[in-house]
Amino acid sequence: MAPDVSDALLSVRDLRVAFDSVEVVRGLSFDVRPREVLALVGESGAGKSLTARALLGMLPRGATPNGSVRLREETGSYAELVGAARPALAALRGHRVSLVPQDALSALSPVHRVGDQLAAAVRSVTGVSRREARARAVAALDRVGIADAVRKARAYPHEFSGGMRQRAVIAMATVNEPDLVVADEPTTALDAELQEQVLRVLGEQREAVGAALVLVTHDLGVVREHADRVLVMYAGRQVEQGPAEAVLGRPRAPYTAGLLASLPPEEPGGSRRLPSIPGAPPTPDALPPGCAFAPRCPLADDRCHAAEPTPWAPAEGHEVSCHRWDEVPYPATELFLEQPV
Ligand SMILES: Nc1ncnc2c1ncn2[C@@H]1O[C@H](COP(=O)(O)OP(=O)(O)OP(=O)(O)O)[C@@H](O)[C@H]1O
Repeated sequence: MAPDVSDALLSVRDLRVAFDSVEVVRGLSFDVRPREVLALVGESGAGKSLTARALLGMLPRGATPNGSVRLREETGSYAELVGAARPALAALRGHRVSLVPQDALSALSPVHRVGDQLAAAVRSVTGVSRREARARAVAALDRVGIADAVRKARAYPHEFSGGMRQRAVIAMATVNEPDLVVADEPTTALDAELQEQVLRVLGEQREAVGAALVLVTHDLGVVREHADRVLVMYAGRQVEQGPAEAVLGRPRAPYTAGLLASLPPEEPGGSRRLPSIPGAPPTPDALPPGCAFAPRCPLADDRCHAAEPTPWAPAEGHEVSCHRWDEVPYPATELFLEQPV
């Protein structure tokens, strides 16, 4: 039972992505409302990137999507992206939906000046003059905090520092004022200080252009600081979804609790040993029977090893897919802190 579609900018229903016949995203349903920040969270291999790419119609070769990803048009009707023709998807990208990728270098051409790349992005979706496109490019660089933007627009990407390149990529993703920005681990390659800076700039730009944001991350600390809602994924499925405050404040799924238990304590000076969830996620072609998390779950019983749980709503807008959600203690992190080291 996903949230009501009526006010959604993006509505995803039973999204599946498969390579050959192996499903790696297994039936996700969620909505993104205008201006909302939704975080997709989970360990490596959970299917976050492929889900994000499906929202942009940018799945890699060999990936087959199924289900429904609908984007609201200005008229109020919805355009279906799954199965849409390539030119239709290409027309949406950069204009209504845009990507901030993991690796800023790969997003910028090394042989063109940064300002020219931004201006080309503007002219690809609007009929404005070169001069106007250029002015918008400089304004976008200025907006992301690149000092002396007129001069910097004439530089090549390799003349930028890592942090500046990431800002330029955010400028590129927001220059046409899209309705939805998808950021796929936009800070993985950066040190802690730059990570925070980039997330702040991304948040400011999102506000400035009025876009919603789907933020892919494996870090619940980032979710706590930057997201309105969160969808926790494991082995291609939804584990838990809801308002970030509710999910992080009172996680109902043991897996969410495990991710949370690995975060450093919030109180400065708070000391406790850092636990980790024992074991590793399964590979998509060798999923265990029942709940995919059961082999690593301290609460798992026979039922969990036999049948996949269906989503249950402990509160409005909060869903959990766990047979034993109402036995998860408070604070839920105790489940993992009690694990022997
Ligand atoms: N091009 C591909 N061909 C085959 N399998 C793929 C391909 N891309 C991804 N996969 C598989 O799909 C699953 C989900 O991958 P995805 O990249 O979406 O995970 P993720 O949660 O984003 O992980 P990470 O944080 O490591 O990027 C993984 O098991 C991965 O090995």
